[in-house]
Amino acid sequence: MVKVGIVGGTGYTGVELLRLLAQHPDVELVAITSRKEAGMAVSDMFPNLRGRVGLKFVDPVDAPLKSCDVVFFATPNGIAMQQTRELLDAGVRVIDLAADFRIKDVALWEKWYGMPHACPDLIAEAVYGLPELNREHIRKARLIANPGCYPTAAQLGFLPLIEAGVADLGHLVADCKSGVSGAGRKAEVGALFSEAADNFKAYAVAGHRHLPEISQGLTLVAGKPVQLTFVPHLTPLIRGIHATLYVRLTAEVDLQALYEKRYANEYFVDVLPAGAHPETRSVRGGNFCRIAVHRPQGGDVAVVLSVIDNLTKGAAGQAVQNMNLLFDLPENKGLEQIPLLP
Ligand SMILES: NC(=O)C1=CN([C@@H]2O[C@H](COP(=O)(O)OP(=O)(O)OC[C@H]3O[C@@H](n4cnc5c(N)ncnc54)[C@H](OP(=O)(O)O)[C@@H]3O)[C@@H](O)[C@H]2O)C=CC1
Ligand SMILES: CC(=O)N[C@@H](CCC(=O)OP(=O)(O)O)C(=O)O
Repeated sequence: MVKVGIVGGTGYTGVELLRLLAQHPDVELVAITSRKEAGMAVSDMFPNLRGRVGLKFVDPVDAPLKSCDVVFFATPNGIAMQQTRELLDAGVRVIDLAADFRIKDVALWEKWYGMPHACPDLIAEAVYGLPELNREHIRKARLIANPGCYPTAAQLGFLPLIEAGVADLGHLVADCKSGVSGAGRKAEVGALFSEAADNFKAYAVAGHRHLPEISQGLTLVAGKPVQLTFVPHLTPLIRGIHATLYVRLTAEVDLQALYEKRYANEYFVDVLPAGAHPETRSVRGGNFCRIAVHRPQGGDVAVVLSVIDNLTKGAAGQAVQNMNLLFDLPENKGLEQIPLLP
């Protein structure tokens, strides 16, 4: 059994990790932390876990994290980097759902995240946990930087065209929409029902911290810099990301065949039939990315539609997928839930 600890068990990605790990046949949950709720039974806070998780929340200071095989950080940015070295030194593997280890350029990370990095040397060691791109490196890693939600949807959508060398790298556009759970469980005016319901808006058009993350991933694949315009939007959904990606083609290509071939052996990426329009509800609660490719009026612009559940493939599900790779388990173990529809 893989002994698992979770730091930050009361947030939305924390409870999603619990839902998935409680059903995982090879996992033993050892410690789940919360500073505010220490002492409370996990199933008192999350009744969906009654009968499945018998632990109480413990304060991170008291949690037996060093006796775990792997610790997930489902905490705000800047927390995992303070504790990772100690855990790695104790032989514990670390999967950070936040962004502490995602950006290789330390100065760039510090600029976007507005704080000094506590352990820049570990950024170099960390492996970016997008299995469809990086599987073999993930298997050998001690420290995984789990990708952001928008970056997962966007990169999986862009990858085939960039790998094939048929994208105009100077004009990539990612027009993305997220459900409100993407903002986390903390109290925030913008996430109130009366603010977010029956409303739709763009935000962070001038620059969002996922821009450097997506650009870094695509630049690595392309072997040269890319110019990306990324605009996130808040939609009145609870879960879900819908990324609409625009790519000017530089060569003739059969889009459908390209995407079907690229993802033929990827359990979690589903290329829909030609002409389809993926829906966020078709991935709700499942660790899947569903993609459809279009070429409106046969022109030279490819439109790629990519949907994920921000809490599952966009966070906790992908983190469990990475855990499976770290411990030589089948990649889809514990992750075969059929998405909830309607
Ligand atoms: N929501 C989403 O769709 C996605 C989120 N992420 C990332 O995952 C991380 C968690 O997100 P989410 O679950 O939404 O966040 P939440 O705000 O919902 O939860 C944060 C959790 O972290 C704990 N926490 C906060 N501060 C500390 C601290 N200093 N030390 C230890 N624990 C702390 C909180 O519990 P307590 O305060 O009681 O200790 C809580 O359990 C974030 O970095 C987020 O950016 C990534 C992809 C998608
Ligand atoms: C709707 C919403 O607010 N989404 C969040 C992004 C999700 C997230 O948690 O960001 P990381 O993946 O970097 O951890 C935002 O735009 O800040």
